Amino acid sequence: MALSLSSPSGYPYDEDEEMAVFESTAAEHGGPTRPRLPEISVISPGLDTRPSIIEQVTVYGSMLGNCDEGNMERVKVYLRIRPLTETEISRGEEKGCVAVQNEETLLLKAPKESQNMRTAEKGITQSMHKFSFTKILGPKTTQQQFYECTMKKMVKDVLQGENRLLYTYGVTNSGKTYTIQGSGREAGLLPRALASLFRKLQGRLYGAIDLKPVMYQDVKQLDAGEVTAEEIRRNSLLKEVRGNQNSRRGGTTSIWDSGIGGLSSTSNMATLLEDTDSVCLEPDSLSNSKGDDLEEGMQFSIWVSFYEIYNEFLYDLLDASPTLQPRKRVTLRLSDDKQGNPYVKDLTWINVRSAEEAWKILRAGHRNQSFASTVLNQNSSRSHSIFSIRVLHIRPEAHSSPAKHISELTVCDLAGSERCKEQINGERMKEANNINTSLLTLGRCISALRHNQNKMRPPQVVPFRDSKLTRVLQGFFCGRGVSSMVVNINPCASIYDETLQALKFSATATQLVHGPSTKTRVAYILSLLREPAGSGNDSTMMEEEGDESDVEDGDITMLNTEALLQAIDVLKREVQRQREEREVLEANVREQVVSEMMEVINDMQNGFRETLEAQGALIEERYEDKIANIQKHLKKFYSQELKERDQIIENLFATLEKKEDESVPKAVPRGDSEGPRRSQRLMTQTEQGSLQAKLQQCGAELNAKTQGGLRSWKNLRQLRMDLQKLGVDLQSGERACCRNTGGERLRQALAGADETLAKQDQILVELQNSLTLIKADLRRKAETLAQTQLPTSCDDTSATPSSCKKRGCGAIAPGNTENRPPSKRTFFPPLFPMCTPTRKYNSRVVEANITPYSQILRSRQQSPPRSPAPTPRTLRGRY
Ligand SMILES: Nc1ncnc2c1ncn2[C@@H]1O[C@H](COP(=O)(O)OP(=O)(O)OP(=O)(O)O)[C@@H](O)[C@H]1O
Repeated sequence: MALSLSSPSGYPYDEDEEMAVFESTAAEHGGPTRPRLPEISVISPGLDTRPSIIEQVTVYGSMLGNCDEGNMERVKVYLRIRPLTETEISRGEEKGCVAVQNEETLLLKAPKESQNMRTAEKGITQSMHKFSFTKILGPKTTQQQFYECTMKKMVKDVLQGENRLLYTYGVTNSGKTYTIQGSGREAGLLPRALASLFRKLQGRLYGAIDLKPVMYQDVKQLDAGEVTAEEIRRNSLLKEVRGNQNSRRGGTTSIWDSGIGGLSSTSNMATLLEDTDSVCLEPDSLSNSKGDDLEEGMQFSIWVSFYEIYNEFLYDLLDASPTLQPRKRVTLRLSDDKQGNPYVKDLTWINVRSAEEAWKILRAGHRNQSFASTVLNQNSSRSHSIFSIRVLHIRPEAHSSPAKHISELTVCDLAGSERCKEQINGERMKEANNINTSLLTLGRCISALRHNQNKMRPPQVVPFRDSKLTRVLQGFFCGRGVSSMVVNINPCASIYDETLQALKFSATATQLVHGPSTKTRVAYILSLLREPAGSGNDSTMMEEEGDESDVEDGDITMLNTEALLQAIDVLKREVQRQREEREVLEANVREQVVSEMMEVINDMQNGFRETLEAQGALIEERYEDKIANIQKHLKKFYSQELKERDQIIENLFATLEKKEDESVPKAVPRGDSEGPRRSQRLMTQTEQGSLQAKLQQCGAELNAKTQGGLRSWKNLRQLRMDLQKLGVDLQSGERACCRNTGGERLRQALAGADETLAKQDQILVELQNSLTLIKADLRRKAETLAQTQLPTSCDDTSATPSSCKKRGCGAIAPGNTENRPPSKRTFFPPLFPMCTPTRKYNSRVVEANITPYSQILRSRQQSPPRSPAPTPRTLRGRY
């Protein structure tokens, strides 16, 4: 079986490393057709012959370029594998999934029933994972061995004035609390550290003063060098916790009344302390630990605090209740000091003078901590607990000068990550949620810090503010100190998947390097002091710094005021220089950006112009098509219309001719003295009636057709208006396109269309005129008919005057229009209201206005030849 133990490229670029870290998870989204994965995922960088991360960051990072590489150490990550408990052994738990290959390398093999194995079988991820750590400590490692490996050096560093953080991370029930505090007689890291600290400080404790507990901000003031040792001695700036706590507790006695500080054991607190286990340290653990390397003449004062973060709230674990009555716990707030560093406000700090005192305080606080029984752990921590030891470095002889320094050792026992679904209790579920969220935030912060180490990438915001835990630890990740991580794992196969996740998290932490420490900054200031004012740049400074690395151990408190003021001046000049550099850089960048933007804008302008032209052409084309279409339809429409009218007129003429033909023989001229016989006259009257009815019908038809013609006229007008509108649209489109090319053509087309319309109008007018003529002709015919009817009735001389009178023809006097026969009344005008009489028509009307007597006379003469009426054909020829 071929095992791939390092990344394929063999060189740990940042991307490479991240790929390695997230290889297993990133692959989860892949399908079965993905290329075959290597059988082992390597979940940590820096293995084998790879260059160290320091080299890598030096290549890329300007941050490292400004610092001494020697100070840039990688975060130490220790792995502790706990042995199986008796319960687990009796349950028959498997532990073969965890294999230690050597002191630094761990191999995880997914057990059959694990989720990881299921995904590995589908080819999505690997079933084996390899991790590397600073050091791996197996199940047989004793507490003492673990202490020596991890914390011994840290205690020494703290006494040297450094800040150190150690935190444990792991799945629930993996042994974190056991590692920090210990169990029974197996003291953990913290009691051992306290014992070691006090051992080293033997005879160096600043014990002459009976310090009252102080608030954190007072300690910060000390840190800032604002008070002298003498002031501490006089307790002038130390605020009694009692005073503050009285206000919070309504004047009850505080933890201090029990005299922890002085160990007077009279109150309930003292009773509480009596129950605690005593520290059991191996005799050899403190051997050789006398602080000979401590600075000459320096004295120390030790202060401790203990608090927990439970469900994202901070609680003071040393805020002991004076009574046994349960009460609501007071939450603490996080604030920022003048420098923007977060600190826990109103936190109790206790001055301790022996390891035993400190241990007892730790145990007392531990009792206040939130524990609960869960599925996996009978006594599971439900909160992150943070125990801090502050060491005040005091020069007793320096009464007037601020010769103080504070260093800190913080030990954080993180709550264990766990599966929320395994919690049946609502409260436990909420706790698990909060724990997981804060651990996730911690992971995100570490990833962001890791990302920001590479200065070639755009920096990410580190989400310290997303959880209380990351906020209180922020300083240790930002150069205030050095952090170390202990990863605890339980080798049981049943929690393999959770263990794998915890180890992946730690793999990211192993890639972190620490920022420049406080001491580096001191060295930098010292180097600036040695620089001739205002000269040199970063590189020269760093070179000199490198030459005199021994100055690194120097303490800034050793400098006198003048030197520090000088340093401030130098730093100010340096800031000014860098500001100017930045301004020049900014101006260059702006110029570059502006020129690039102009290019982009020009490109955009050209693009828009082209689009506009293309659209203009498109619109022109579209309107040309529309106009052609409209012309075509108009032509078709009018030719159709004309055809129909021709047909109508032809029919009308045909009908008229027919009627004329029918009516002529009936109006036979009466050449003899006797008129037609009565029967003949009656018949003629009947025929005339029917003829009149037909004529009326013809008139009605003509009227309807005329109305239809008028409607068409209206349609035509509407079309014309549409056309005009189209023309206007076209003009506006043309203007928008800023071009004048196709518009003229369109206008011409429109003008042509208008002309056609005008012609059509003309034709229509002519048609109307023709119709009027026809109507007049018809009217004339009707009158002729009426006249023929009149003599018939009046020629009846045999009729009695009375009968003649009855018919209204005997007593008609000329000019008596009232008694005129009904034939005089015209029936066409109502039929053709729109008609206007022509001259020809008028002449015929005049002709029609002949008196009845003249008509009678004319009817007795031979009938004149028929006036040449316009035939349909001649009419048709007119249009
Ligand atoms: N190195 C060890 N040797 C022997 N026993 C151990 C070791 N580590 C842990 N244990 C035991 O394992 C059990 C669980 O340990 P512990 O309570 O410290 O886990 P934890 O990680 O703190 O859990 P939680 O996160 O739930 O608080 C305890 O009974 C403890 O005594």
